[in-house]
Amino acid sequence: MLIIGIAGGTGCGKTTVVNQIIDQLATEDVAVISQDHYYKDTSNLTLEQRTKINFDHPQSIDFPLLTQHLNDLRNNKPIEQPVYSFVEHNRTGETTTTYPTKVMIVEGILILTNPELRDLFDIKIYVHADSDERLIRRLKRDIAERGRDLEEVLNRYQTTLKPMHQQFIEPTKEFADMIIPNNRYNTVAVDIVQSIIRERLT
Ligand SMILES: Nc1ncnc2c1ncn2[C@@H]1O[C@H](COP(=O)(O)OP(=O)(O)O)[C@@H](O)[C@H]1O
Ligand SMILES: O=c1ccn([C@@H]2O[C@H](COP(=O)(O)O)[C@@H](O)[C@H]2O)c(=O)[nH]1
Repeated sequence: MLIIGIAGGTGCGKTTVVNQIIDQLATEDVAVISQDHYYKDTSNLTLEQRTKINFDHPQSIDFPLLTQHLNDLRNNKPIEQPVYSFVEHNRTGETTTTYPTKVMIVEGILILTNPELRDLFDIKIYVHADSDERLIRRLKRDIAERGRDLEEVLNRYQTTLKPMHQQFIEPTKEFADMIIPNNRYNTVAVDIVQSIIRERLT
């Protein structure tokens, strides 16, 4: 199994890049795991308490479960991925069965911060977009898709997202084998990653 890790700050375009890669490949031999599904279970907290969690700190992620799942897949065992709700800020209690595939892409803001997880990636990619671009994209997306308002997104950006990005996410660029500039859509970089995957699939 070829495992590709794709990191980068919120709004840099990780999900978009992953979708561009897999849409054009049109094969069931490539699957995706998003770090977003591995936020820790916080059912013991109220919704109000959960809205105050720092979701941009490595401690918010259940890395042992994510690492175990990737190891299971490498050992040809299917996994039950938790399903996460950004509206409830919690796991829904449902799971999605994910089967081993020839190529597995793992994407998320914090995936390169954890040494055990990092070691499982054959290729490490960091998607870069400038912080003003990322903020604009995040604002639009969170209001349209994640039930947030302007005040909440801006407040969270200033108090949490920006400092956490500088402390934990941006420094992981040094672990990347490849950096994809994504202020604009980068079809050349997507083509390169697709070529690497195609080689593995043949
Ligand atoms: N290169 C780009 N140019 C303009 N908008 C983009 C680009 N890449 C992504 N977007 C948009 O920005 C938003 C955030 O992108 P997304 O892929 O969800 O980022 P991430 O997964 O890194 O948080 C989405 O609405 C997406 O359509
Ligand atoms: O309950 C939650 C959990 C996470 N977030 C935010 O999501 C982003 C990471 O997702 P991207 O798709 O990479 O943007 C992270 O910055 C968290 O702040 C959330 O809002 N609510």
